[in-house]
Amino acid sequence: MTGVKIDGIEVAKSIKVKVAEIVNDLKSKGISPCLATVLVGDNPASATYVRNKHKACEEVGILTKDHTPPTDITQDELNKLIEKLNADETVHGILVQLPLPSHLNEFNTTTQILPEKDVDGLTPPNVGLLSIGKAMLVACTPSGIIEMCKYYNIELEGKNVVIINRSNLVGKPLYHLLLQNNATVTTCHSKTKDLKKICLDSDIIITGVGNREIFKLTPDMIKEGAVVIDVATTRHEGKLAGDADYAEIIEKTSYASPVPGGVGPMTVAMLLKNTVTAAAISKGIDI
Ligand SMILES: Nc1nc2c(c(=O)[nH]1)N[C@@H](CN(C=O)c1ccc(C(=O)N[C@@H](CCC(=O)O)C(=O)O)cc1)CN2
Repeated sequence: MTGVKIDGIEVAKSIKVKVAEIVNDLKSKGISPCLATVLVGDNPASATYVRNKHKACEEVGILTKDHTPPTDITQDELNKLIEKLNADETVHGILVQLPLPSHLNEFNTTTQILPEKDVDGLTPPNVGLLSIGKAMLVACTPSGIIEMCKYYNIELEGKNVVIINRSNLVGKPLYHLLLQNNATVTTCHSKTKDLKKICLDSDIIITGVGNREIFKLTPDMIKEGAVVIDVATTRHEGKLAGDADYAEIIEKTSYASPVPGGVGPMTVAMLLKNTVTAAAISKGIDI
């Protein structure tokens, strides 16, 4: 069996078409959706990702405000910047690019964001709403994964799904989304025993370790015909890579997503969707 490529660029395009239509509708009602981004530090990957986000906003007509404060910004100064963006009625979504430099606290920072402008779905109110299936703003990567499964008609109901990640941005929100889609979900991490057996027992493997020094998803860990979604973004042999070598595993799978060209573009596309959702909520408009 040779699997079908889950083309994140193709799925992202389909989301962008819908978002552009919503932007035009909101503009006809006098609302110009606007995303404010905050990039602190000199992480080259973060700079690339924020650049991709701004480019995607431009493609669909979302306005952007780009804040790149000095790396040595204090926590208090950063919190004050977020307070200013919270109060700015022209700003509908606020995104603080992660990770932050080590002198800044990610929880203290992200919890400053107004929940209704929290386009990452990281604030406790939005995390709580997600856990009870009522969230309007959900973390971008997990919701992008669900969108990819829908696009390719990959059945989730009743399937054994393993998530190899437990971060606040990916693994934890993804658990809830999969549960709400009636999957049977196992979350694995660095302390998990017999990871290989859990993977071999899974119909869908969603892997997001991101460090080839400690983990690689190999064909011997994949049940024939399983689905593999590679969330990791790391570098291997000088190139952007995931947890698996796509060419090496595609033979074992029914569907597999590559890195690059898989989940990454979906993270960006779902940010656009969250931004127009936040803009609509700000004016009490259903979309
Ligand atoms: N505040 C946030 N910070 C971070 C998030 C997030 O959702 N919110 N997620 C991760 C990764 N990330 C978003 O910023 C991200 C990862 C990858 C891509 C992407 O477009 N990848 C492309 C290749 C990119 C390139 O090298 O040109 C691909 O995989 O095809 C976008 C966003 C980190 N922090």
